[in-house]
Amino acid sequence: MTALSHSSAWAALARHRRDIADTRMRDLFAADPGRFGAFSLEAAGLFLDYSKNCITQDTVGLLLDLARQQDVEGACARMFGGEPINLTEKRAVLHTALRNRSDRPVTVDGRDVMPAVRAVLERMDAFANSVRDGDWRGYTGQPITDVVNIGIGGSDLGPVMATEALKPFAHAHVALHFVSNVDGTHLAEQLKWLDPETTLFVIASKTFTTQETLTNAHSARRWFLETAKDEAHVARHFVAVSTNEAEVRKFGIDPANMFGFWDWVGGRYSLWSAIGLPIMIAIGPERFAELLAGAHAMDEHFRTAPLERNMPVLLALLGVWYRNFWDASSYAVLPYDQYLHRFPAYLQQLDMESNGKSVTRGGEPVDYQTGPVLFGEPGTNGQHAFYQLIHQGTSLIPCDFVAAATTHNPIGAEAGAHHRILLSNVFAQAEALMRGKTADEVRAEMTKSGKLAEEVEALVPHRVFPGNRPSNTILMQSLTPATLGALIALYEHKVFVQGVVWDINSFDQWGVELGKQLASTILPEMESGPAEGAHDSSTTGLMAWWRANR
Ligand SMILES: O=P(O)(O)OC[C@H]1O[C@@H](O)[C@@H](O)[C@@H](O)[C@@H]1O
Repeated sequence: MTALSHSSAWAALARHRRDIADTRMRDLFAADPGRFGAFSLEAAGLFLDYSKNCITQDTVGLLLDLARQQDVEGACARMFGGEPINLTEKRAVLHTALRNRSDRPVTVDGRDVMPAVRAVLERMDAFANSVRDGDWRGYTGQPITDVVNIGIGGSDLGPVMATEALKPFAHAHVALHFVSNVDGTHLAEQLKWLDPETTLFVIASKTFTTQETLTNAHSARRWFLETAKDEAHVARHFVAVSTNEAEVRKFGIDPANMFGFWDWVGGRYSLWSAIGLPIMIAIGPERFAELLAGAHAMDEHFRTAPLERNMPVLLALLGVWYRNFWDASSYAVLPYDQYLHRFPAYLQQLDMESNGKSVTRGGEPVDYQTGPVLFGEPGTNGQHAFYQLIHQGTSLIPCDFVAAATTHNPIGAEAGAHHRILLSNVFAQAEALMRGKTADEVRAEMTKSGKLAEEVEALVPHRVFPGNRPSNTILMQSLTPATLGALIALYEHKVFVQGVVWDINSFDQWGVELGKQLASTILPEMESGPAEGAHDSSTTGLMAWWRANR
């Protein structure tokens, strides 16, 4: 048995779970008019209502005991303090330094990293401005009209998500494009409409060895040179974002056109670094600084607020509650904001790559569940697709609803009509999940509409909603760079706290390696076929089928 599953806080929660098995949220609301006030809080421009959870004050108390037992506060101090908490890679975890707007130094191995962080930001500012202002010219003297970011995973998802989310702030006459997939279709479809004379490529890769990114980057260069002819022109059209100067040089990009970052920035935590360059080109350095400031505000809240008033801690503990004590294997994030349409995809990497682990930090197998499957779609689309299962399926799927009080597009017959409809749907969904609909309520409703008793009884079981399905609602006044920064940081810290509770390393990702390794074995075998016995019959058969059918 692991220390966690053996611990007193864990056992107390398991007991409490049995005690409240028959407690219904709708009764808790009826009994306590102050429930909303008691289970909600505001931080860094975000408002969290967590009252629609299967919890009482006792539950929260026991979850906080678990957080204390697992030393969440100590772990938080160690992360912000630059200790090498990513044990398997012997690295500090300091994405918070990238958005540190205070004068506090941040030291790694005794050295303050802030001067280097600021220096890269200044170079990014100058470069982004020169592209936005049309001062950075292509090889024929024309300003840049299109920027293509080539990267994958953390070198893609954060920039795409934030660039989409902050579209209302993108005033420059520069269009952003993102290519990640090694499927040639992705690059080909993006390049179709672009002019090499006015296109700038940002090659984004922490390691600068990622197969997909390098393959796409080489093809982009070939496409560019078909028109530009002269290798010397590459310098005006290709810049790199990486920690690996030697590989950048090898690719043929002058280090003068490289924006660096550091091994203490994890890929999925890197949008605050030079990886955010496309975001900065889209929204400008001032707005990018607001994004950093919003995240910093959430960092300060996380670092200093007591656990019981700490938004990331509470969200994390609620996740643990359902994952480990209610057997909830998945979890939905449902942004009611079209601009956040890539937010669930971004969170999938953040959460599932961080906490999809099954050994403890000490290398012991866990005997409890860790990270859930995360999915989501922007509202209201999800309602007409998979919400059926959330309302009436056999699994418990906790949901986070995310919405802004105001819209950037107040359209409709009356100004803002669309937005009122959108928000009424968020509030209604959370209420419906919590309340459900009892058999008696179904009967009463149907009888009122004049249906025959027999017909009613046949339909009752189909029309009952079990309810008691949990959700959090996260609101902000408006989706801005600052509130987006706070929102992302909220989830980053949530994932961190869960990793601490589960005693896993949230900052490595060995699970992506095996597939990479096998693909590099299979690639040279594609044409000739593998040596006999090199693979199982399925893998060999699939390769043979491909050779016969291509
Ligand atoms: O930024 P690079 O080094 O190209 O890595 C891109 C992505 O690669 C994957 O294998 C993962 O490890 C991700 O965490 C990472 O974001």
